[in-house]
Amino acid sequence: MSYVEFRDVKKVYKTGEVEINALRDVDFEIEKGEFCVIVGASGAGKTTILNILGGMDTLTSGSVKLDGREISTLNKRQLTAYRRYDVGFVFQFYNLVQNLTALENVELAAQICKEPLDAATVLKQVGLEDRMANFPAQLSGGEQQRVAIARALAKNPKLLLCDEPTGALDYNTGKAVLKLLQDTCRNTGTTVIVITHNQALTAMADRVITVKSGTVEKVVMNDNIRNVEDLEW
Ligand SMILES: Nc1ncnc2c1ncn2[C@@H]1O[C@H](COP(=O)(O)OP(=O)(O)OP(=O)(O)O)[C@@H](O)[C@H]1O
Repeated sequence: MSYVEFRDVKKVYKTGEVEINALRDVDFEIEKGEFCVIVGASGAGKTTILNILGGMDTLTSGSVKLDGREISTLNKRQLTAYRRYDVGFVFQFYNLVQNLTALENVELAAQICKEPLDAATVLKQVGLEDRMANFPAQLSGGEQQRVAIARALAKNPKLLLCDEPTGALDYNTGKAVLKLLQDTCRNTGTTVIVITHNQALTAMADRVITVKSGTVEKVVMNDNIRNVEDLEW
């Protein structure tokens, strides 16, 4: 049994008479501790996969498991607990609380968890020990994304789900954030899933899942994993 399992997953969005098959028979697995990149063109279904795995959307049919637990049959209350305890999220636009400091943003997330990590320690890990007392508006985009990553990691989640985490950052800052995610995966054993349209990022992943038109086109295990610093795009 794998850590993450998608089996025959279908997702149909209905808007009035129109049906959109966002996912059609999606099958893949991800092992614990892996750095996984899900790549594909716009509209391929990446966000839909991430939203289902993150308990933010439901599936039409099929099975999704995390650490042996079936997600698709959870009710609303169970899904809230799942999102709260099991999954850490990193989005393109950080989503920090503007009137709380970096430290308070991380503490806030830690407060709703069962076994949180110490907020200051995690902020130190992401290189922000000197900026803990700053408000988001006083931080650069890259620093704000580091706070968002610290906030997700402080929950001590089973999975770190990242939706285009460098989408709003310049080239070098984006690279630094990706390095942080790669280092976090290696050093703490956290399972990290990054969705992106940037094909170049596949070289840094243990596992690459290519999605096309709502299906998995291919899954490739990388035997020549590159450091982010060595990638160019
Ligand atoms: N809430 C929704 N209602 C209707 N259709 C939706 C909804 N969410 C997504 N879709 C459709 O499902 C398909 C897959 O969308 P999804 O957002 O998963 O793609 P994506 O690969 O993440 O694209 P992008 O890289 O542009 O974010 C698209 O055709 C999209 O229009």
